[in-house]
Amino acid sequence: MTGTTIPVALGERSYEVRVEPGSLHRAADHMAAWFPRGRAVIVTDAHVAQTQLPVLTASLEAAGIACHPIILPAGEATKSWPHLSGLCDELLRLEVERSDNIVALGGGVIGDLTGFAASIIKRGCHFIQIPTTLLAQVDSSVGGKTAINTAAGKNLVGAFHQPSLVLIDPDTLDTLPVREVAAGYAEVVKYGLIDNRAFFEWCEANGNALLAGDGAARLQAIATSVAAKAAIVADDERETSGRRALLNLGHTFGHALEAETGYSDRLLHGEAVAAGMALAFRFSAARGLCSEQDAERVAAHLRSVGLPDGLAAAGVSADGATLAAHMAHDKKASGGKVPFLLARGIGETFLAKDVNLDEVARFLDGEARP
Ligand SMILES: NC(=O)c1ccc[n+]([C@@H]2O[C@H](COP(=O)([O-])OP(=O)(O)OC[C@H]3O[C@@H](n4cnc5c(N)ncnc54)[C@H](O)[C@@H]3O)[C@@H](O)[C@H]2O)c1
Ligand SMILES: O=C(O)C(=O)C[C@@H](O)[C@H](O)[C@H](O)COP(=O)(O)O
Ligand SMILES: [Zn+2]
Repeated sequence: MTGTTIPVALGERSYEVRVEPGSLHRAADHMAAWFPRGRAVIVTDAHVAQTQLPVLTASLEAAGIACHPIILPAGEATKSWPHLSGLCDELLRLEVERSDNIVALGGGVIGDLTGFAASIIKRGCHFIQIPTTLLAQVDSSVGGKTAINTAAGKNLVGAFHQPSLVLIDPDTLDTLPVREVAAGYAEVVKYGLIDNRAFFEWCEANGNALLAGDGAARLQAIATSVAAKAAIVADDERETSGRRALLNLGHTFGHALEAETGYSDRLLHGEAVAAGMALAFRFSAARGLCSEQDAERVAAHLRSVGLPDGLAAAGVSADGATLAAHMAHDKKASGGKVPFLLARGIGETFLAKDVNLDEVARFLDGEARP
């Protein structure tokens, strides 16, 4: 496979996700039409500015498009009020107009922050996602969830705002540290666990090759993940029917772990999701919903690629009540109850509305600690 284009069908908000190795070098061919004013404002972070930004600006400038990079600090702490405010001021200083497309070049942090800024600048302008982490290529660049974290929790202030285009060059992953590749891989495994057992089996067979940089495995994982996400988003853009909530598998547990570790590089988002998915499967097994064998098979695969499979491996020692208190802020909560993504088996995830947080706290108290 050399490349593929996956449509996200959302009526007037429809767009394409183009997956093509080497495409960052040819960015102008894909994007020039989106910059009729002959200028591009590019938001990125300090790591990506060193590794990938020069490739993008070379292509755009050769096509006569002037580039204005805004370079933010790398890391989850950038998804915050102070950086949102600073970014908006800078976009206004650069006289971004409503019809402009701001470019988000980077991982999920840059994509989520830039997308949110685009949703509020002058009451909304456009943006293009050029994701450069595995996590962003398989998940965050698609679907239009944008947000920052707040003192109360993860992604609690944000907007649904779809990009105009997603341009994925898997070759950008060549410079990504292996820990970050593994963290993104957790969201790949997620698609198998949700509703595609055959894809989970593909992950078991190909996960290590993908992490070692195998191009064919990488392309296959990205194309399968994006197609799965595009179908869910097209069906339930704003997470109202319950279908999009499936993409939250492992996240209610995972976001609590991220809160406990201070949204820092102690535990990356994908690592928290891996631990959260293993917990969701063990909790499902403890409730008699899925077999112990399936729960252990999930944990074993995550361990085999170096991802955490629970509290101990995630380095979280907080008690169950403390973790459950973080979960109470979950955006899926309704009428004071938090629905949970549980599983009847691998590829059989569903949204359970009969879970109460005391039960989750007791389950977590029974889990091993560091
Ligand atoms: N909007 C969504 O649907 C969605 C989905 C999943 C995750 N997320 C969010 O995404 C965020 C995590 O994203 P992430 O894992 O991409 O983290 P990230 O954006 O922090 O990137 C990880 C690290 O890799 C560096 N980096 C990025 N691309 C690189 C490259 N090609 N070469 C070298 N270094 C590179 C970055 O500078 C950073 O240090 C979290 O905030 C999470 O909540 C959002
Ligand atoms: O796109 C979605 O929908 C997801 O849930 C994808 C998740 O991987 C992602 O981490 C998302 O940001 C979590 O959403 P949230 O609504 O729980 O903040
Ligand atoms: Zn996620």
